Formats: sequence, C-alpha cells, structure tokens
Amino acid sequence: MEKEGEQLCEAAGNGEIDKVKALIDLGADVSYFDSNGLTPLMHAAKLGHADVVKTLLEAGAPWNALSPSNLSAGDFAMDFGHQEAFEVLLNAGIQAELILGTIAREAKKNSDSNGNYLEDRVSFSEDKLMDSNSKAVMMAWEKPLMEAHAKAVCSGGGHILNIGFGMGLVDTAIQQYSPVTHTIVEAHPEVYERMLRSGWGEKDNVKIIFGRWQDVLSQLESYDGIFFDTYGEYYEDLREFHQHLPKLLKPGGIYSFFNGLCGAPSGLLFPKHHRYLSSRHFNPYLMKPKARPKPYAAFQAIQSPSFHFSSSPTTSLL
Ligand SMILES: C[S@@+](CC[C@H](N)C(=O)[O-])C[C@H]1O[C@@H](n2cnc3c(N)ncnc32)[C@H](O)[C@@H]1O
Repeated sequence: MEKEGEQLCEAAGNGEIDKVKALIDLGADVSYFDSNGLTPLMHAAKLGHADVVKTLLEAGAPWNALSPSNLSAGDFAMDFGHQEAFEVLLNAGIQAELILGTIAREAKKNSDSNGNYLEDRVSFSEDKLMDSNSKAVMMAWEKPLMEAHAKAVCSGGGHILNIGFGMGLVDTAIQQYSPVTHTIVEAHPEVYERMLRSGWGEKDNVKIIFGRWQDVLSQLESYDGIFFDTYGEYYEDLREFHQHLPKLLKPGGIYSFFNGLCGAPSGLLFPKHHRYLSSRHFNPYLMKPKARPKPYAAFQAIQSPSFHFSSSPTTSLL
C-alpha cells in the first residue's frame, strides 16, 4: 500500500494521468501522505496538473487535507499560480460545503441550538460570566480582543450593531467611539436584566433588543459596523447569520465576529461554545475573487478537530 501511495504521489507530481488512473484502479490510497506529509493531490496541485487534480478528486482524494505547514492542495495551486487547478479545487470545496451545509441544516431541524443555555441560570463574577454548568460564557481576559473588534467595526463611524452582550466588554468599547446609534441584541433574560440594572437602557444612542437574533431580525436595520459573538450556538447559526449580512451591513460596512467553534471537537455541529482563538474581520463588499488567501479555512473548520482560525484579519468564503 505504501509503495503504491508513493508511486501515486510521484505520478501525480509528474502529471502522468494514465499512471495515476492505473494506480487508483489498483487500489492505491488517494489519501496517502508521503514522507514529507504531502498527498497526491498536493503534488498535482503544486505542479498545476489540473486533469490529475480532477481525477484524484473524483476518486475521493481529500481536498482539505493539510500539509505539515498547514497548506491545503488549494493553497499549493494558488501559491504556485496554477489557476485552473485552483478553480477545480475551489469548486470541490464549494460543493462539499453545500452538501455539508445541507446535512447540517437537516440535523439542526431536530435540535435546539441554544435553548438550554438560554433557559438556565447564569452567574456573574468580577471577571467572568458562567453558564449553569460552570462553563465560561465570557471572561475578562478577552477585553483586549473585544476592544480590537470594537475599533474595527466602529472605524467607519455611523450605526453599530452588536449581537450578544455578555459582560458588555465590546459594547463598552463601542461606546467610546460615540456611534450615532448602538443597537445591542441579547437573548438571555438575566444578562438582559443586568444590562438594564447597570444603566445600558438609559444611554441616548443605545437601543437594546431583547431576544434571540434569529427571532428579532425584523427589528434590525442596516448598519455601518456589526459585531457577532453569541454563546451555545452551532456553526450553522453562524452561517445563517452570515446569510443575512448583505441586508444587515451597509455597503462599505465592517463586519467582525468572535466564536470558538473552530476549536470544538470534530463533527458537523458544535453544541457547545468553545472559546478558542478565532477572530476574523470580513467585509463582503470589499471581497474580490483574488483576495481569498485561504479559501479552505472556513470549510476546514467543519471537519478537523485540531483546526483553529488564525487571529490575523483575513477574508473568508461565506
Ligand atoms: C460570549 S457572550 C458575548 C460577550 C461580549 N462580546 C462581550 O464583550 O462581553 C455571548 C452572549 O450572547 C448571548 N446570546 C447567546 N445566544 C444568543 C442569540 N441567539 N441571540 C442573541 N444573543 C445571544 C448570550 O446570552 C451572551 O450574553
């Protein structure tokens, strides 16, 4: 098996399509990683053999496998300027994403995203907000991250929307930029009560909307800056929110989000909110086809247990 795997890598890199097909027919492993941690697909992509890339994908080669330096076959194709191979890989990724999304939506129909969390008690202390299982919903150490998000979404001024109040870290930072309006959506009754008790309801430019964002969409308008950071939701909820962005975000507006979904255990759905590193800025109105440095990152998050987004601002496919 190992021998055929090595041969497949070599043939793929050489663009020997007939040999690749013959080896696949003989049962060579299309998911094989050679001693350098590269798959046959990566070899073909690196050298721009689009026909071999296609054949390998049709044989089930994993388009989102990563090399030891965290590069996918798509990255190799793009980095080496092989547009055709890149397009083939990108299409494979989009198709997989559509299928995975459909499966996730079906699975979600039978589940309750954050119902339990919203019905249970939460507790506040000086430096954290905890759910009823003593899991941290939000912690004070995240303040600098929240300040950076606030800075990004307020950079154009105007009307700002924040989904998920938590400890109010991002909202406190947003207030420092004196937005024209500052709308906050919060779904947990106790968090909402605490917001009112601490005077958030009396601020001139603040509008609080109590409820799940999914249920209050009709009360939302268009904003210059949007931040999204909920708790206890699924990847599919985030994706659903992203689908509303073209309407919610004004042209030229800035969207940023924080979630920990990417560090969650593998599987299509992430029932708990894992607050691992994940911080990205995204503006669909500024996104150009060539400005997609890591088109596979968003998809990879669905499948890989160890994957996490980088904290550097980057674009993503929705
Ligand atoms: C991680 S905290 C937000 C922390 C906030 N960014 C900060 O700076 O303190 C998540 C918040 O989202 C709220 N939340 C969870 N699901 C929600 C939903 N579907 N709609 C609106 N808010 C939600 C939670 O009650 C919680 O207050």
